[in-house]
Amino acid sequence: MDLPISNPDAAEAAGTGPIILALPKGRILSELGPVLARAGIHPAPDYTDEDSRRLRFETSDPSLDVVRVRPFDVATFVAHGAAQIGICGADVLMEFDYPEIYAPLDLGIGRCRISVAEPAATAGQDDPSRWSRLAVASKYPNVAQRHYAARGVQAEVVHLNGAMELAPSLGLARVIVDLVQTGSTLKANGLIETEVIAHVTSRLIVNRTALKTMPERIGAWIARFRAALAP
Ligand SMILES: Nc1ncnc2c1ncn2[C@@H]1O[C@H](COP(=O)(O)OP(=O)(O)OP(=O)(O)O)[C@@H](O)[C@H]1O
Ligand SMILES: O=P(O)(O)OC[C@H]1O[C@H](OP(=O)(O)OP(=O)(O)O)[C@H](O)[C@@H]1O
Repeated sequence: MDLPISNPDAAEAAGTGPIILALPKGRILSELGPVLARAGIHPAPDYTDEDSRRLRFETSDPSLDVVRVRPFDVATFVAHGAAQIGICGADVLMEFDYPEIYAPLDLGIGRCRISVAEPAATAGQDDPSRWSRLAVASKYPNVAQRHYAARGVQAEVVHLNGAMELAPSLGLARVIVDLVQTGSTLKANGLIETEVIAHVTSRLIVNRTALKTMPERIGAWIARFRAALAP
């Protein structure tokens, strides 16, 4: 179900209560610790404990709470104003393209790329511009579709949430669009990277309505993150 973007109840609650910072569980969270510390954000220690069933954590600052959600959901919480600020990969922003999200800062962590890969054994044997349709496995259906539409190819995207690398060998798709960092997952599965669609890093994101209604509070958090990145 699509909820209206920028829920006014959430925006109003945030006007008086703590600002909510949405953090992505998983690999970005583990790189984020030093950035948060430099920004003066000290959440309750169990916020990195993925075995903890808690999802919301107080910080040493009573005006800021942290929530820990799935990486794709960070953008959803912030777009709807349930969290006023958040941190997520540029890959997630490319996929959803929420107009309510403003991404003022590149945090320079979570560095990887979103790429096309195909079986090493057959790569380069076909001219992609001659394909009219192409089966693509991806966690990023919109990114994949846009990428191929710009080349005049209609992508039929098989939406997977992980293990994309299995798709070509099992006949689910001809190519995959997925994240690549070291390339070891592709290599271990007989694939090679054939095109880089975009370079990815993690971004600080902000709900635009929250920034308009609480410019000083939200602006102060953006400034603290900016200072945390200064050399
Ligand atoms: N191999 C990688 N190297 C560097 N950054 C990565 C890599 N894979 C993912 N990322 C970044 O980390 C973010 C979260 O990825 P992660 O793999 O932790 O989540 P996930 O397992 O895909 O999420 P979920 O639990 O919802 O399935 C991605 O959106 C991307 O920005
Ligand atoms: O180039 P590499 O360094 O091998 O990294 C790439 C892998 O990292 C991500 O998966 P992740 O480890 O997050 O697992 P997932 O399948 O659960 O998303 C991505 O989906 C690739 O599979």
